[in-house]
Amino acid sequence: MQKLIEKASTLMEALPYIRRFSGKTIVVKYGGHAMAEEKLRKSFALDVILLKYIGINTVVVHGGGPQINETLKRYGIVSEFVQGMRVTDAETMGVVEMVLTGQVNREVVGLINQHGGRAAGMSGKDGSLLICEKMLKQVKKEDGSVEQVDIGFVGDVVEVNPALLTAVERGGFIPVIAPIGVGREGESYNVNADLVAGKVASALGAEKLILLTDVSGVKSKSGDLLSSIALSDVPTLIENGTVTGGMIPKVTCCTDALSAGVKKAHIVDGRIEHAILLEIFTNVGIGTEILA
Ligand SMILES: Nc1ncnc2c1ncn2[C@@H]1O[C@H](COP(=O)(O)OP(=O)(O)O)[C@@H](O)[C@H]1O
Ligand SMILES: CC(=O)N[C@@H](CCC(=O)OP(=O)(O)O)C(=O)O
Repeated sequence: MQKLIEKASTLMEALPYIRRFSGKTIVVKYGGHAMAEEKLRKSFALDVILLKYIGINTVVVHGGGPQINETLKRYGIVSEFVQGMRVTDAETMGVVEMVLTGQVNREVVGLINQHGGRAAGMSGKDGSLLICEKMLKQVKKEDGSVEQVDIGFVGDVVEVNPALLTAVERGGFIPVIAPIGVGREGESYNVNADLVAGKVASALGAEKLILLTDVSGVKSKSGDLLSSIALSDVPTLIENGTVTGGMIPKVTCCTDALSAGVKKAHIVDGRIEHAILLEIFTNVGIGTEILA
C-alpha cells in the first residue's frame, strides 16, 4: 500500500511536467558511466523511450571519448588534449570517425531499440547536419603570452542543417547523433559531443538541454552541489576558479545554448539510475540547472 501511495504521488508530481513538455524538444548528451554500466544503460534507454512515448521530441547526442582512447591504444596511437579537445591528426581522425559512427552510434541505437524504442542513427555528415570549420585554439603560456596551437581536425560547428533530423523525428524515431562534423570541402571533423548537443539544442529551439556526466553537477569551491545557477553567474564561476577543467566547456555550451533561446540547461549525474526522468519530472531535480 505504501509503495502504491509513493507511486501515485510521484505520478502526481510528474503530471504538470508531462503536460508542459509534451510536443517540446529535449536534447540529451549521453556519455560517461551511464554508457559503461549495464543497469545505467538500461535506465537511460527506458528514460528516452518514455520521453518519446509521452510526446516529447527527444534527440540523443552521444560521446565516446573512452571508447576512442581504447581503440587508439590498441593501434598504438598516442593522443593528447588541449583545453579538453583531443588533438586530432589525419590518422586519429580515421579512428575517431570509425569508433563514433561505426561502433558507439550503432551500440546506442541498438540499446534503445532493444528496450522497445525506435531509434535511428546519423552523424553530422548525414544530411549535412553539422557543418564545421577548423577550431582555432589559443593557449596562454607561462610568461603570459598567447600562442595559437594547431589541434588538427577538431571542428567548431558553424551551421546546423536539421532537415534530416526533423524528418527522422517526425517519423516517430529517436534521432541518435554521432559527434562528427563535415567541412565545406567534405573533410571530416572531430567535434566535442557536449558542443554538438548545445548547437543542436539551439538550432531546434529546444526546451531543455541535458548533459549527463560523472559528477553530481556543478559544485561550489567547498564541494556543495549548486542546484541552480543563473546564466549571468557563469563567467564569475569560471574566473574565480570554482568551475575548472572539463566542466568549463560543459557550462560554456550550456550558456551558449541558453543565449540562443534554449529555455533551460541541466548538468546531471549519469551514475544515478533514471537521472533524466528525476531531473525533468520531479520538483527538486538531482543535478544543476542553468537558467537564462
Ligand atoms: N565546479 C565543478 N563542479 C563539478 N565538477 C567540476 C567543477 N570544476 C571542475 N570539475 C571537473 O569537471 C569534470 C567533468 O568534466 P569531464 O570529465 O570532461 O566530463 P565528461 O567526461 O562527463 O564529459 C568533473 O569530473 C570534475 O573533475
Ligand atoms: C574534439 C574532441 O575532443 N572530441 C571528442 C569526441 C567524443 C566526445 O566528446 O566524447 P565524451 O563526451 O565521452 O568526452 C574526443 O575525441 O574524445
